[in-house]
Amino acid sequence: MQSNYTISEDPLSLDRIRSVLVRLEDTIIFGLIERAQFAHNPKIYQRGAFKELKELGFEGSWLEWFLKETETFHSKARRYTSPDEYPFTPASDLPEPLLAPISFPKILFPNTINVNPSILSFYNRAIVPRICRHATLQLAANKRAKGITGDDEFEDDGNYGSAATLDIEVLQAISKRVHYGKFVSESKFSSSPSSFIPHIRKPNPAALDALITKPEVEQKLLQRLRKKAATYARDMNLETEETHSPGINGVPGKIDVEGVVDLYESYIIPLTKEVEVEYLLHRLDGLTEEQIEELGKGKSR
Ligand SMILES: O=C(O)C(=O)C[C@]1(C(=O)O)C=C[C@@H](O)C=C1
Repeated sequence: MQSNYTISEDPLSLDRIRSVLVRLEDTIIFGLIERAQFAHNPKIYQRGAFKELKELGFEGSWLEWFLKETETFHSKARRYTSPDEYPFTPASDLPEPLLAPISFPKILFPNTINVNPSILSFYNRAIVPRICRHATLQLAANKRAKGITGDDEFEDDGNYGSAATLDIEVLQAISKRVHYGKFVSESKFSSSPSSFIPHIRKPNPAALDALITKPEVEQKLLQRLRKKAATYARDMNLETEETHSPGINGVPGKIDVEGVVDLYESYIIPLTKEVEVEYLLHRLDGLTEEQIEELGKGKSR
């Protein structure tokens, strides 16, 4: 939960919401750099790959088990009562919070959107293999540069606990980022309800998508992201004041910069938009004709 979220004077200010999205870019890039320090370890994403889990009666993957155990604890500490926190484990498998819920200001319209299954799927399928492959290539190039020959494959280093712990950090950051789309959507809706209402009443997802899409914001984001990822991928050398590492045998830096850009372009932004549209499609659920008419008369805030 953002500490500034409840105290902010205008929690629906689009600038404020976007500043959270910008900060989460750093969290995601650093998380990926940390994850890439370990091998891909494909076994941890495969259901049934660990007989030890089966013996416990758990049918999912190692990562799903890690998620369930971690989220069980976090759920007791009421993490998922916060409107910007969503578990990957089905809510029915998680315990109730130990403490009474905090009463958060009602900023979002009540909804049940949780796209974490999609996040988990693209992360396992496309993101981890790509960023770890980059790290493996770098390691191999490093070895060759030192004249060490031999096995270049470095798929499984046995660090299943470390890899899953870091996966969870990245997944939670991506999840928060994507579900922040609800705040973006509420902000856009409340600044001009009448533009949205007709496309919600006669559901037109394509029209809603066109209303929330801001190509110039996306372009700037991708440029900024490429710059940040390229900067964080470098090693700073204080002695020579060199601020870049040229890379080894054409494999530069600590992170696959284009992989990070592709993560946003192909997955994070499209899924955030899906959340925004889905949120809007349900934005009038349960409201009376009078309430909708009132909303449509102007700005609701
Ligand atoms: O900043 C916004 O207005 C958003 O809706 C967020 C976001 C994004 O995911 O970064 C998504 C859609 C817009 O086209 C621009 C950016």
